[in-house]
Amino acid sequence: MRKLAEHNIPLREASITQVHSVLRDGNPLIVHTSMFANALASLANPKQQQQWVPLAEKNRIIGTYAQTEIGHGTFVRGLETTAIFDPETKEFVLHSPTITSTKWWPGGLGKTANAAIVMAQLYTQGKCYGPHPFFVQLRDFDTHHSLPGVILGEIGPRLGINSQDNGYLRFDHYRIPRTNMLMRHSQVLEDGSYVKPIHNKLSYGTMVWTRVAIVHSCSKKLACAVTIATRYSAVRHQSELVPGKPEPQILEYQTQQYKLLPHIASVFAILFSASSVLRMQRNVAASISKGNVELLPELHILSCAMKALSSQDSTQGIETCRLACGGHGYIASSGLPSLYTSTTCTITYEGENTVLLLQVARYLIKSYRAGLEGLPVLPSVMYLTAPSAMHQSPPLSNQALIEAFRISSANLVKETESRLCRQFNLEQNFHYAWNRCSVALVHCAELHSRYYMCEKFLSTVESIRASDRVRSVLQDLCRLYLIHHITLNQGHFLRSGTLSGVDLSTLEEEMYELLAKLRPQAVPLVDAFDFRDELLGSTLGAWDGRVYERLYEEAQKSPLNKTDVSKAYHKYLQPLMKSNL
Ligand SMILES: CC/C=C\C/C=C\C/C=C\C/C=C\C/C=C\C/C=C\C=C\C(=O)SCCNC(=O)CCNC(=O)[C@H](O)C(C)(C)COP(=O)(O)OP(=O)(O)OC[C@H]1O[C@@H](n2cnc3c(N)ncnc32)[C@H](O)[C@@H]1OP(=O)(O)O
Ligand SMILES: Cc1cc2nc3c(=O)[nH]c(=O)nc-3n(C[C@H](O)[C@H](O)[C@H](O)COP(=O)(O)OP(=O)(O)OC[C@H]3O[C@@H](n4cnc5c(N)ncnc54)[C@H](O)[C@@H]3O)c2cc1C
Repeated sequence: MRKLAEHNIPLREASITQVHSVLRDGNPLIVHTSMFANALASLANPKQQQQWVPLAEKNRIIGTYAQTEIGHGTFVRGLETTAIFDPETKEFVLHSPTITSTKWWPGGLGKTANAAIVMAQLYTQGKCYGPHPFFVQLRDFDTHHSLPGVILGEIGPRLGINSQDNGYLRFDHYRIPRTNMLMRHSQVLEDGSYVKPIHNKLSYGTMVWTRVAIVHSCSKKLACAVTIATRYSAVRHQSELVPGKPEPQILEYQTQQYKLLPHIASVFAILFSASSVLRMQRNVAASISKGNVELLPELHILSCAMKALSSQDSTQGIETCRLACGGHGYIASSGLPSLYTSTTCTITYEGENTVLLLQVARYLIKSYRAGLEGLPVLPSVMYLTAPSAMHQSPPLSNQALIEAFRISSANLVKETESRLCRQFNLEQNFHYAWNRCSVALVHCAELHSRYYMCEKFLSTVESIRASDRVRSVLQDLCRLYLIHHITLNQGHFLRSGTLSGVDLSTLEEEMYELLAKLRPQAVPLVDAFDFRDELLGSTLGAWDGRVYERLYEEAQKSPLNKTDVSKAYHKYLQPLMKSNL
């Protein structure tokens, strides 16, 4: 909003594309206000925070988070930028030794940021201590010119979020004070000696924080898309449901209900999981400040699992909403294309989903093996070796479905661990064996994550304080969500023996009944998200439903419509038409 204000564009008069460029196509300050701010809050010591936080809050410092290099994004331990401590001058010398060490992608790095948190391999007294964060000024705070020894630029157009700059950065033996190393968790003393952290992954803390933030953000973006597509589906009349009868709202078609209602449910599923992970993150952050890192692995794994699932679910849901709007879903003024392009990148950034799911799988296998040996395991994975309680719940009840997820997930981990053992016996190398099982390992991680999200949805709905009417609708949405994801994962439930073919047919029948039952709630549910038209930025999803008038009005704003005959006619078409005379 601030960006629109800066251009003196009253929100109500902003064109859809102007709104998108701030809200969706990339906000050049998003990394400054999110990752850079969190890095200072979680990785800098109090003295450093006192020095830099006030300047960042006043936007005197505009920062970014510069970790990814053109040669390495996923493999953080493989980063090549070096920070070598010089005991003579008590400085770190930052350098980009290779083309592949060029920092590449950071949001705002190209033209907006004048500082960065740079992740670089720390060397002192001839030894490498791995990637560590450093506060680095990149541009003159008054002229904004790049500083000597700092080479900056913009990486070029992308699939989306093109109204923010993503940049590249190279260092040429660039010197920074020793005290620019973020020293909350580890330090290099004046004599060059290294003081190690209480956990060697604490320097990854900002990534974990951002993954948790992305989960919540994905629920909001999916909520925008289902609002647009559902309202449009209530306005759009098309075809004949009954020959000779008036064209119905497309929301009357069961296939349209199937496209939209499970994703409305998904908004709540992601939101409830986001709240749960956020609570855990706050608890773990408080524990770390007291020196207790016991639950850090749980937070790491849960943030990986939920970031992977929410980014994938919201991206797929937004694309389904776009397709559900036919041709008008493809037009920019619908808001759906920019929602898609600004959400699909969440699958890639902040930890590419496959890689994060493999982190989850590593934890599942490790915890399963620990459980077999009677060793303690952390709460979220205790179920892996716990006895099944399938038959204590009424058949096909919500609790029985959650039990089915739990047992099927445990069963898949057990099967995959056996496969890993067999592969190890063949290969006699754990890492080769791991790679030969990694597709199955990702499936384990996905099912475990889905089980978590389903369980959170049900437990939240069962405990939520709401009117009977609201509770009843949420219960129907939750039931639809559970059944929908069971039908999408039928094989796991058949293989674990938790559900039979007859059970699945019964559940499918119930799902179709739920679609019809929830149809009248569809528009009230998305209206309850209460997005202002200006923020939704959609000709299809506006509150007043004047879709066709808005499409037409928005088209008038196109520069091409300023004249009846475009300049291109005289320059290109006319010569072409005359050339054949
Ligand atoms: C562009 C923005 C436009 C629009 C925004 C729209 C929506 C979003 C809006 C709001 C959301 C909020 C903020 C968004 C703002 C910015 C986002 C935009 C830009 C994106 C920024 C970035 O992408 S920053 C760079 C991100 N990069 C990564 O995430 C790299 C991924 N890789 C890794 O994290 C690591 O390499 C790895 C975890 C995969 C492996 O680490 P490694 O050191 O190799 O460890 P392993 O050997 O695998 O494991 C050893 C043990 O360590 C444990 N471990 C690993 N990591 C952690 C951790 N973080 N915490 C705790 N423990 C950890 C691991 O489990 C192993 O433990 P064992 O016990 O098994 O040994
Ligand atoms: C819009 C956007 C904004 C970004 N902003 C920032 C930013 O502000 N700061 C920043 O530092 N970075 C940023 N990034 C970079 C982002 O963090 C990386 O792109 C991301 O971490 C993925 O790494 P990569 O690009 O090297 O992909 P790679 O890891 O090379 O992935 C390519 C393929 O290799 C596979 N792969 C990689 N490792 C493994 C493995 N161990 N096992 C199995 N498969 C594997 C992946 O699954 C994937 O299919 C941004 C990226 C985007 C798209």
